[in-house]
Amino acid sequence: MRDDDDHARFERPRRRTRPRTKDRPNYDDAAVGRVVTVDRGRYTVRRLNDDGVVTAMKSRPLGRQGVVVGDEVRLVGDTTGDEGSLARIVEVLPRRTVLRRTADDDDPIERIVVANADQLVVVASLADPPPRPGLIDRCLVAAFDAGMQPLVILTKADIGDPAPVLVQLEPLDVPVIVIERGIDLDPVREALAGHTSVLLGHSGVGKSTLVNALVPDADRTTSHVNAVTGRGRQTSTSAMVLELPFGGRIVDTPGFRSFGLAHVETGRIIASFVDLDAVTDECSRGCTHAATEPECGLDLGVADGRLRAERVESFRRILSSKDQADPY
Ligand SMILES: Nc1nc2c(ncn2[C@@H]2O[C@H](COP(=O)(O)OP(=O)(O)OP(=O)(O)O)[C@@H](O)[C@H]2O)c(=O)[nH]1
Ligand SMILES: [Zn+2]
Repeated sequence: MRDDDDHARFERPRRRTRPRTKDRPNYDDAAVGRVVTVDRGRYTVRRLNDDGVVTAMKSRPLGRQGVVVGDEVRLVGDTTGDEGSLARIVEVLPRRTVLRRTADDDDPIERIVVANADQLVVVASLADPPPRPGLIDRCLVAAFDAGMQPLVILTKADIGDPAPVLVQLEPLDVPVIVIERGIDLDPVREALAGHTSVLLGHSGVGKSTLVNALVPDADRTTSHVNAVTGRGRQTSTSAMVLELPFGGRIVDTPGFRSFGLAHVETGRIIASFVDLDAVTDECSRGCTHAATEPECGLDLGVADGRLRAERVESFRRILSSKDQADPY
């Protein structure tokens, strides 16, 4: 429900039950779809009721409101999806989650990359290229900040040893799946089924190999969508939603050149660590929970055995990763 609908209901005098059709059109009957990808002002939207694919543009009433991949939107106009048809997006439904990034850590402008995803999957390879622990940490911070469930997929186990990365991630209690090309991917399918998962990973880690194994017609979908939007086979720089044949969907992202975390708030990260959060009422006021804090509840928790030292250390490591410029 829209915020302003709520206000309208509270502020409107009781006797007036008539809908405010004069004030503004009512789009409640308009088709609802999910934004699959965006390319230079053209939105590819999949209708929720019948999976039909529609090309649309933003309508004027939306003003400067942004529309991002994963958004659920109301459509009017030509929603047939026929060749050459163009629908208009007239409303963005409330977002359940937003994944944000800033271009750099000191860039004040944050952008929303994807809306409505509930899981963030960090794809990292164990060799060729070697894993960059700081980068995994930073992706986890983005997940916790967004209130998304994290999952790490380590690829290329045939040429790299997962042990060091597993040791590093274990205290964080983040699920990890180790794979290699040709292996049974059922554990991955199980973790993804029913979720909307954003896949993050830099170039060369095997993300395309994984996506193609999970979505056998991923390449075809991508080129089909590009054909519908008239952009040919050119690779889109936008994220793209792919429906999974076993339920749920993944949002494949292009390799971002940077994934700045300037917008991240410590409070939102620690909220994902229920056990750590529980002891922070013992912190001094304004505590950042860093190792340098003189009176942090986390240290008290370790001292009296309520918390595992490794867990607090790992939490502090990911917390500080947001201030370490590890280019992504
Ligand atoms: N040894 C090994 N190589 C793999 C595995 N998975 C993928 N590769 C290779 O790693 C390289 C990169 O794989 P991609 O799937 O293209 O990786 P990507 O992350 O999509 O990279 P971009 O396409 O650059 O974004 C390719 O040469 C793959 O053949 C694996 O499990 N083991
Ligand atoms: Zn503290």
